[in-house]
Amino acid sequence: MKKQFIKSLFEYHRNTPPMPYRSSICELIERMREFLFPQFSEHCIVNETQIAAQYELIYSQAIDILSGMEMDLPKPAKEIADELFDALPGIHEMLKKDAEAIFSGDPASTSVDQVIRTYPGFRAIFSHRIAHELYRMKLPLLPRIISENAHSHTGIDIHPGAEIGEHFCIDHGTGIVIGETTKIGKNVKIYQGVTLGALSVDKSMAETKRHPTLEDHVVVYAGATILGGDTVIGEDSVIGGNVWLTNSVEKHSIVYHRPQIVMKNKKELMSKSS
Ligand SMILES: CC(=O)OC[C@H](N)C(=O)O
Repeated sequence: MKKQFIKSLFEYHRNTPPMPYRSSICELIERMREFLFPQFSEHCIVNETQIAAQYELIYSQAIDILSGMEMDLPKPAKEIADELFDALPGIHEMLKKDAEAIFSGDPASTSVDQVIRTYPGFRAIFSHRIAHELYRMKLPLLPRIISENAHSHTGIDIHPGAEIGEHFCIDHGTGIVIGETTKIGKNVKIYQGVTLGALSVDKSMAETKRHPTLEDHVVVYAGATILGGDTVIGEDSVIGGNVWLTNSVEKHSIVYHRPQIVMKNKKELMSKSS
């Protein structure tokens, strides 16, 4: 029995490529975070030469990792690293705006610095903006490793394919799911437990837009579920907590869910039922 298991497991190992640099990928993302946001770093940088040295270090680490995954890459590792690093200034600007959006969107936050250092929403959007760049270059594995690593730390599941505009605010965040073909405009705010999902999960839908579009200035409150690739939430709309929505709404709409029944005189009701 044991011998047979070892034999079949060996066959499985032999036919399955390992995942090189799995832990180094997560380390690289941490390094990028420290590099772009000193709020995460344990070390103080005192001059530009040190920044330049860090850049080179992270860049060569990225090339090492990408080269180790060569069989899965759509183009040479160096080209991918160059494209990613060329995009870094833009990503950095976007992320500073995201941190600003979280700060101005949450009365409980005390500073942008606090948001960057502590908010899970910021951590999730940080990983997403890097992962999305790699997704656009059609890397099959790396973006997903990055996004699932952020998911495991934050409880926020953003597929690397989702297109998210600037000034994106996630407050709390636990349980958020944002599907692959979601499109989110600028200045959008979403709370914990929101699902931007697909109406049909048939495998044949893989190349189709399956997830909704949220236009600029939309707010989606906790627990709302918005489904479907043709579902468009018009700009400046508010989707209330626990709403279940599978159709589009016009701009400036408010959609709310009000199933609660309030029964007064609890004592009287309980005495009747006993
Ligand atoms: C978020 C969501 O609806 O996911 C369902 C499925 N993974 C898909 O991408 O269609």
